[in-house]
Amino acid sequence: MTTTPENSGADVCVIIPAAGSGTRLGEPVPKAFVDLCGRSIIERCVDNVPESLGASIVVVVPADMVARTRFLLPEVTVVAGGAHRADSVRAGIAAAGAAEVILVHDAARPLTPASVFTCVVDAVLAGHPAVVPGIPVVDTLKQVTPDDGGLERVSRTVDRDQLRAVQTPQGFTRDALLRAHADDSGLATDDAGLAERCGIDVHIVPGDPLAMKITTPWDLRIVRSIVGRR
Ligand SMILES: Nc1ccn([C@@H]2O[C@H](COP(=O)(O)OP(=O)(O)OP(=O)(O)O)[C@@H](O)[C@H]2O)c(=O)n1
Ligand SMILES: C[C@](O)(CO)[C@H](O)COP(=O)(O)O
Repeated sequence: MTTTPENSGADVCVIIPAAGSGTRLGEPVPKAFVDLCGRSIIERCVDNVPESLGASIVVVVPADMVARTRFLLPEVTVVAGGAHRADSVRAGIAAAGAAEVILVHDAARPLTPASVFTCVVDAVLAGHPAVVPGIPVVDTLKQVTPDDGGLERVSRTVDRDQLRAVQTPQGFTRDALLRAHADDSGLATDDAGLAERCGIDVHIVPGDPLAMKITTPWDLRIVRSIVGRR
């Protein structure tokens, strides 16, 4: 029998770092609290975690938003985050209890389909300590260096067939995530990057365009138009 999150009985926790300010989005409130057609981004993100996982949820928010988030989302654990995403994830890990599988998901990806969560958990339960969803890169990618005159000069074209744009949720055994975050020096833009640094194998499962991250005003327009049509 294939082990699935539905039948494994595994203890799963989803940590949702939502403590960023959303500088690139440029809204007057922190990004996770921006309205998405009548509900905040963080509420929609929590709504979207599939019930079939039977997961506990830890939401990490700016310190001055903890009380408000507890009011909005009484069913989840809410803790204060830190200066960098990795600091916020570490605050989430401290509140995650003894879950054997931990997913780290961005609040900024509120439309991630249930199938992506399931694929990630399945792959962790199948024995992979670190699993990330990824999608092929469609643009041609150039490596550049600064050049005189303010333009950048292309030094080479990168082989895109070997590249994946990675999304969240990123899934880990408890042990792998603790090891990845044991060293809090140096920055990484995702948790899998920290795992790679400690020599933990990271595997890819298929991501989904709907798991797109709201980073810029343009992304917010796209996501609002998708939610508005539902
Ligand atoms: N100190 C931080 C920084 C980021 N995040 C979270 O990590 C996710 C991915 O980060 P990103 O999309 O870059 O969000 P921001 O840091 O808010 O964006 P920006 O860099 O534009 O300020 C988001 O859900 C964000 O809230 C966090 O919990 N704590
Ligand atoms: C974790 C992440 O969403 C995976 O793609 C991404 O690395 C976050 O990067 P950001 O620069 O903090 O938006």
